[in-house]
Amino acid sequence: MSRDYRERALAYHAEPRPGKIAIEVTKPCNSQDDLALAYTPGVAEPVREIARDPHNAFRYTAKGNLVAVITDGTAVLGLGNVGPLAGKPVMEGKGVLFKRFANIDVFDIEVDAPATEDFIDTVARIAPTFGGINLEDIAAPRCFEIERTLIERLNIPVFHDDQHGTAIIIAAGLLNALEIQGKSLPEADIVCVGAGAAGIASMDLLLALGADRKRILLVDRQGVIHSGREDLNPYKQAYAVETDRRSLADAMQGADVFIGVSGPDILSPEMLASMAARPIVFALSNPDPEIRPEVALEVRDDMIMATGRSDYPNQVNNVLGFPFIFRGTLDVHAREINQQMKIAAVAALCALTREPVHPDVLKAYNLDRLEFGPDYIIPKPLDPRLIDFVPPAIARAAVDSGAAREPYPSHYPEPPKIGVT
Ligand SMILES: NC(=O)C1=CN([C@@H]2O[C@H](COP(=O)(O)OP(=O)(O)OC[C@H]3O[C@@H](n4cnc5c(N)ncnc54)[C@H](OP(=O)(O)O)[C@@H]3O)[C@@H](O)[C@H]2O)C=CC1
Ligand SMILES: CC(=O)C(=O)O
Ligand SMILES: [Mg+2]
Repeated sequence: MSRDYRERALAYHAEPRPGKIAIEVTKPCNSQDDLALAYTPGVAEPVREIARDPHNAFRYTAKGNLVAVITDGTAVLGLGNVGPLAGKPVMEGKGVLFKRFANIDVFDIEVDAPATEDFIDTVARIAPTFGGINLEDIAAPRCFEIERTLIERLNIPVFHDDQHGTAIIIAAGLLNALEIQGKSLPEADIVCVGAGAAGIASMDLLLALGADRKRILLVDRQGVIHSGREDLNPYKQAYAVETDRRSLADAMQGADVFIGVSGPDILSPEMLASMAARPIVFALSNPDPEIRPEVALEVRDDMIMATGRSDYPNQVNNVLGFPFIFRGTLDVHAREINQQMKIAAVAALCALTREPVHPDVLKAYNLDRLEFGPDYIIPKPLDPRLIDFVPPAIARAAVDSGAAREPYPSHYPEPPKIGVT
């Protein structure tokens, strides 16, 4: 990052007041009568109603539109275990995106709890405040146990964004990119570097969508995950294959797809050159991708490339998911975000990409034209139609799968009849 850019980023966060988000008051609070309603004695009435029936919290408090973005700071972007406090700018950033794109309020919560049980207990104890829990930047493998336990313990949706948000956007972008390259998911040879939260969940979702387990090579810091390794946790073990390939360079020979959810500058130009014709390269590590697009483009002119960043074409980033997924989930009081809802989000994103690009998007990205193709495999986060595509798809899938506690919202449009290609 250039010095100038670094200074701009720091000034953006520091001025005119520190941070990126604040709390607003939603009711009049100017007169003696207002105060009597907002506070004592008036506030006692909703207290009594909620004590009588907890569901009334959705009627009389902000719970139903309030999501906790919670981290332990162990895997903040690709910066690693920087600790909960240093993770706060990212968590505030997620809060900004929830609010800006889906009008969902967020408390960001940075928890200092090195022991997994302490972290789980902390989240479980504060859960009554919220309509949903978005876990963020928690390293594997503990993220898997944390999410599973909290889903079991809580009656509100718990969603680890780095797992499922990332998986949904990768799947949508990949299905579109494969179609453009004239390839198919079941026949694609896929190399995924990063066998953590994002890597494991993304491969799980691709398998559910038709990828062939035998054609997936998962790679971690020790190299290819193969059946001869004895250092694998159960999540990695599920992807251990019989192969004599050992290094990332071995794995990349002839691959159709590279998915990087690991760290910076891991993919060399030589490895990229060894991929099959018309490859797909998702270098998604943030802020620094596994290979920089300008380096990659010098090696291949037949590839489709995506990063996780806003400053290159094809931003494959979970920002396209979490605001809209939670919007649909909260609006039907879904108790979980299940597989049907995730696949519905994939289909909605695929469908929106094929619509003509919205003029607001062209303006925001300073473009004259853009269309479905190698430089446009996934909607832009600033597309105003995301809110009309993804939440209805989520809400419909929640109702149809039995996860919803409320009916499909009457103010929602019917979701377009779409399937995953
Ligand atoms: N674009 C997007 O929307 C998203 C991008 N990401 C990015 O994905 C990356 C991983 O995030 P997450 O899954 O949450 O983190 P985790 O800590 O859960 O997992 C990181 C994984 O990356 C592997 N890894 C790290 N460095 C290397 C390396 N040099 N060579 C091979 N493997 C390596 C680790 O290997 P090992 O198991 O051996 O330690 C581990 O399997 C981050 O850079 C993050 O920014 C994540 C979510 C969303
Ligand atoms: C985008 C995101 O969540 C990450 O890089 O961790
Ligand atoms: Mg993250």
